[in-house]
Amino acid sequence: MAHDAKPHPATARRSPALTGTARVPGDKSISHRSFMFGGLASGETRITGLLEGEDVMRTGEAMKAMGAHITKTGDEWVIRGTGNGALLQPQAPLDFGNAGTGSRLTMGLVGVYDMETTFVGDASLQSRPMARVLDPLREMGMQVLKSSPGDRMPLTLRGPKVAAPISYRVPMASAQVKSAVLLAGLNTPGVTTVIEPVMTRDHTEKMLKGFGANLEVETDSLGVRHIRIEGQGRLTGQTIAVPGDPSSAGFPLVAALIVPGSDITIENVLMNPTRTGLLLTLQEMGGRIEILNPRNAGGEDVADLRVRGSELRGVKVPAERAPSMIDEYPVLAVAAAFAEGETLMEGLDELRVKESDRLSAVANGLKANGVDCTEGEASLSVRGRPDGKGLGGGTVATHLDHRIAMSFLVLGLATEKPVSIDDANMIATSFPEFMGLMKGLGAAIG
Ligand SMILES: O=C(O)C1=C[C@@H](OP(=O)(O)O)[C@@H](O)[C@H](O)C1
Ligand SMILES: C=C(OP(=O)(O)O)C(=O)O
Repeated sequence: MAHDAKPHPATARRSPALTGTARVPGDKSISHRSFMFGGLASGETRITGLLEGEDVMRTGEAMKAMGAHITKTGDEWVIRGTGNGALLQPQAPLDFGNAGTGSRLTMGLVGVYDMETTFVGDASLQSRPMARVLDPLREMGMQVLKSSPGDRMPLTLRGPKVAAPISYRVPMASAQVKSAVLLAGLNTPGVTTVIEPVMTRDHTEKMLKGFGANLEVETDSLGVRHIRIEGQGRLTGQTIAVPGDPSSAGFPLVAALIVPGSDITIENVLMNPTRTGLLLTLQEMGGRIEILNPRNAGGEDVADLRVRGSELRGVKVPAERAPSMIDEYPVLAVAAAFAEGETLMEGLDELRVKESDRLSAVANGLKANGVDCTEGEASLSVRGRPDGKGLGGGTVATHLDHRIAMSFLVLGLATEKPVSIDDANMIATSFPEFMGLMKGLGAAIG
């Protein structure tokens, strides 16, 4: 388990042009949901392309602990679900490791079952706010029997005999909160409504519909989404091909943009419009990214991305774009370190409650490597140095955060001096193949 392992430092050095073709692992959001919905549904769910990162594997373990059967044959994961409303009380605490998505969505899923469930995680997960999902679940009748101060993990939930449907307006842009309430709605008689003023990734809505849930989405004249789910319907097992994770693709993508002369192709990347903010921003910065062979696969848009070394220029990234690239700001900040002029990113409040306080982790990592930047309350501005001269030479504190670790290894591929990180272990939570994939493209990381 990464969070129990000894720290494993790593270093990246200025690299020759990156070349070749690669496939990043399956999308993390879709992978978590495939295990959860498959574990809940009647019949069999077959999954290919699943992300076998630690976060997702823990969701699989949790579903097994509540009665799902999960096996792997060749490249295919096969789940025999518990059937609707038939989750069992787990005999031991569910350990979600580093995973916000796995833990928060599972709280929604089981919080309204008439049983007790205990959630534990690593030091990063224990520091993250859980009130955002516990509050609406309390309104539905759930009790929090035990928690650490401020509604933090470890915590024990107890569901009601019969849950009450609610109408809930999500107060922050969070797909995890939206999803937790919708999943609680699955085991609640009547119609549960989630009102989403700012659209976030829509995998829960799309996939629940695909599994046969009675769910409808209406967007009103102000652009506010009203998502209604009827409880206690039937979910039926599905066949799912998980597309490549655009958040993981961001690392080789930015690496190829900043290493002069690079020319790489990343195949089969999810292009769901709720996830493409980084691509758009990098294109606005002058990044040479071609979207090749756009197609639809299993209800999702996917494409291959050809990326070439580029002369980037700073841009202003509007706050409204944040939900479509929320996990990509650390690596965008790395691209900005090599752009001509200033890149200003706004609307970053949610970055403070990820695996680490990403806003300060990024600013501190950039400063430790000579990059000129300013951290605001909810903004970051970076003034780049296109030739990378004078940059690098620092060691970055990753704070148990996989995206901080990968982003700063990418930084070191184009800085004059090497960049080190204090611990590469957490990379395994979302992108176990990262080191091998980057080295295969020619990156000097070790
Ligand atoms: O629903 C999901 O799969 C996710 C939602 C986002 O979190 P928030 O809902 O906290 O923004 C994102 O950061 C996370 O990596 C995955
Ligand atoms: C925020 C992330 O994940 P989670 O919230 O699932 O821990 C992430 O992967 O960047």
